[in-house]
Amino acid sequence: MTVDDRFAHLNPKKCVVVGGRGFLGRSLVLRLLKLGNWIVRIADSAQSLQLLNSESVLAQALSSARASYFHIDLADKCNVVKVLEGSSVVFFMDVAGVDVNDFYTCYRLIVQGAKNVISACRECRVKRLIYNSSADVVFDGLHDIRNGDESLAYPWKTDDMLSDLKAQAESLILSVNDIDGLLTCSLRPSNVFGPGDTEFVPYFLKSARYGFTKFIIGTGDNLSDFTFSENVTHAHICAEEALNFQTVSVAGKAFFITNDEPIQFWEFLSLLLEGLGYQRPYVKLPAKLAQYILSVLKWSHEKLGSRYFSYPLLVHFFQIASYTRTFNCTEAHKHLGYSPIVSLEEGVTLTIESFSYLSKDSCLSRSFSSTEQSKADKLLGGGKVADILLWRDEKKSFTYFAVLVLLFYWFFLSGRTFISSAAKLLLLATLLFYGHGFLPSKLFGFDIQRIPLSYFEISDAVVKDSVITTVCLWNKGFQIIRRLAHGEDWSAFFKIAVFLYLMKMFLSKLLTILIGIGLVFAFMGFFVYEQYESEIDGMVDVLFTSLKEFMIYLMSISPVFISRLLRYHDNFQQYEKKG
Ligand SMILES: NC(=O)c1ccc[n+]([C@@H]2O[C@H](COP(=O)([O-])OP(=O)(O)OC[C@H]3O[C@@H](n4cnc5c(N)ncnc54)[C@H](O)[C@@H]3O)[C@@H](O)[C@H]2O)c1
Repeated sequence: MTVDDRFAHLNPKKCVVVGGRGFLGRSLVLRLLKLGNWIVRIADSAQSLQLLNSESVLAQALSSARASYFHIDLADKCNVVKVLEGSSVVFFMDVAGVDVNDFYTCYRLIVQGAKNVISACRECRVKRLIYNSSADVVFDGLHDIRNGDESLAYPWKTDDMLSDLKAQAESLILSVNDIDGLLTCSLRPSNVFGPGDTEFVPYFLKSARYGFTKFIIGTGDNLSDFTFSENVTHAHICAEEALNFQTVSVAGKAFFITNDEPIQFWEFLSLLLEGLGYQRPYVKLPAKLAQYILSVLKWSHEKLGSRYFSYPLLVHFFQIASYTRTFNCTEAHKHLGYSPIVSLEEGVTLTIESFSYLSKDSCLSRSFSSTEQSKADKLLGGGKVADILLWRDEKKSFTYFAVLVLLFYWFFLSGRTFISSAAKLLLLATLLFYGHGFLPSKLFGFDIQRIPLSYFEISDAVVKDSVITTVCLWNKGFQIIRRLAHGEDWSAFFKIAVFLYLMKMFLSKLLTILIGIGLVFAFMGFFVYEQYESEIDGMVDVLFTSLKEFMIYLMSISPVFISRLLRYHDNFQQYEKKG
């Protein structure tokens, strides 16, 4: 690898950003390049660099060799050494988004990865290593943290495997401070958010689309500290300078980084959700109930190894959403010279802007664009019936609804027989038409429209088609009846007999209720489904997935269950014989 010395006269510092294409890595690279006195090596796992349209600063830096890209695998030390050679500073952003169900991979990347970075730094005589840790490393998932400072110890026990591994990586990095001329420190940002976020915002937006963010877990009073991504990257640059000039108070230490504006977790989430067009959470779910639901999910995760949701991630977000977690960053102010450069309000606005393509409105307009039909529309065939049942024209839909309700009353609720209802309806219609014929063309200032005779005419083609269809149906029916009468098809006979019997029961008892429910459902159900399509789909998805997994579980245990039952039965018989 050749060392580029074109900028030597500017005396720039050479650094490597490990994980430089991640959410925080990108933000740090951009900030370093904007500062102008850095030559930046971006190291990440992707084979090649895919630039986004918005990354013009990086594109320019790449073309002028102020930035370069290196494909690495943290698990391979030789690989890491090659990238670090010739750099004096390493910003180790670390990996995220690993499969939390796979302990071996997580350990290999987080702990072994940290060991590899440390060895490579020592081998390459790197001067400063800044590790991007997390405030989660001191959280045990059971107790609130109020204004926690750096004196907090790592929890003795935690269920959060990723935080546990990160704590191990952090302590390894801090423990090698001042060995082989390497100075180290660690930053612990709390709940990072911002444009390009791959964790927090996407997770809650996905939940919002499924309608799960309507619920507040517990009272909703718990406070949290959030950190805008640019503040985290600013803190990294402050830490590098402080390590250089105020070594004693910074080296070998960890610092909490926040926006220094604690806020109720649910208020923060509401701001984001409302900004993106979703409803703010409003249904309070007792924390105990949420915990019971989690226990069921845990059971299903352990027994069924669910691939449809990530239980550890769910627990992580449940915990950060239901406990108070605020951190004191006085140490970072004092020793790193850090203070937030973007306020919480500004950060929320920038985040909302960057995620506007995932807002409720844009999702809806995407799914209901002129080329794409809603699912309800597709189900109803997309024609006139769909227009009426989906209330596209409210007046028309209401008229149809009112007429159908009236007919329902007339035929089913009035207490008359079907024939007498039909006869009375015909009589009423005849009288109405007859009376309509006598009306003048203007009455009390209103125009009376004549109904043209053509309105009552049926075309020859329609009559022919109907007759042909009727004849076909009649013939088909007759053939079936003949076959049944001759006893040629017993299975058909049986099916028809059962069908007729069920129909008889159904007609005598349930028909009226079912037609009434059907009528209301037709005019309400499809309309509601169209409005809350993603939420309803999400709920149905979850229900079906749980049911499916439960069935698979039942099937997997049934042979064991049956063999046990048989054994008990045998034992019981032997006992009876003996006794
Ligand atoms: N996002 C947050 O809310 C938050 C909060 C506090 C701390 N952190 C920590 O900050 C770190 C970075 O977070 P992020 O949100 O930027 O993560 P991210 O997933 O956006 O980025 C991680 C980067 O690491 C790269 N990577 C994955 N495997 C690799 C490998 N084997 N070798 C080299 N690179 C590899 C990925 O390609 C990705 O670009 C994580 O350790 C995370 O725990 C994140």
